[in-house]
Amino acid sequence: MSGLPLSNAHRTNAQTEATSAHPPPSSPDPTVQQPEHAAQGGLTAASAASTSEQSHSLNELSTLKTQLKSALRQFPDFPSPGILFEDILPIFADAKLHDALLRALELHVANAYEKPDVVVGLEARGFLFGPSLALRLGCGFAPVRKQGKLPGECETAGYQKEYGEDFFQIQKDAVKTGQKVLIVDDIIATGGSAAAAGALVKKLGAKVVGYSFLLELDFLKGRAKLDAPVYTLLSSQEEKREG
Ligand SMILES: O=P(O)(O)OC[C@H]1O[C@H](OP(=O)(O)OP(=O)(O)O)[C@H](O)[C@@H]1O
Ligand SMILES: Nc1ncnc2[nH]cnc12
Repeated sequence: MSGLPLSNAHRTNAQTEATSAHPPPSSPDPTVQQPEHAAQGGLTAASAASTSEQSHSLNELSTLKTQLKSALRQFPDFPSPGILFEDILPIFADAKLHDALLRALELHVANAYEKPDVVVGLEARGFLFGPSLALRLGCGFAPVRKQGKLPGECETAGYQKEYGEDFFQIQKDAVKTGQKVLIVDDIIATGGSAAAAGALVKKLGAKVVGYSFLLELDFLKGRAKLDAPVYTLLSSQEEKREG
């Protein structure tokens, strides 16, 4: 499935301010670039077509988000007591949902960020869709892995996450000085993992143009640790109840 309006995509001067992904339901989603207002000086045929294309993208994005949200499963007290674990794997068990995830991320990236040169995905769940997203965006992919998994010279950063602490590594030649990098992962909780990945990318002289996540546990305020625009497809964590 495709049809992304790539001609509108990947402006070089996209928004650079951190975005709030959680508007009241009636507000436009501030994480998505809104179409310019038609009343401002009138529309040319080309810009009218582009505005209509963008509105279509926004509607499509909203439908995709609803489908994805309903697929998530929760496991209380995993991997440790007090943690409500969000299981994203059912999305990948269903080809339509898997495609919906990639499409939703692709639509957002195309509308909101500078076109990245490299997508950096975080081990392990960031590997489930990072490479496919990179392919759709026409850019490279590089992994950030847990310590001891990558050969050759690496940069290392320690971090804390919602249920423990760890070390991340990136190979020194994974991204080049001046390259634009989009960091992707399944979930942002405390933001520790994503912030460590951002620090590694910056150590290599590259620029983080944004962070994209499938789900944000917004009560943990992880995005406050990140200093580039943040986009999450889904947010919050209310426990799903049976019946
Ligand atoms: O925002 P934070 O508090 O840092 O938590 C988010 C991170 O925690 C999970 O990874 P985990 O280390 O459990 O690894 P996995 O993907 O290998 O399961 C998740 O995939 C994120 O990477
Ligand atoms: N509550 C949670 N569920 C799944 N993955 C996580 N990573 C950090 N917190 C998590």
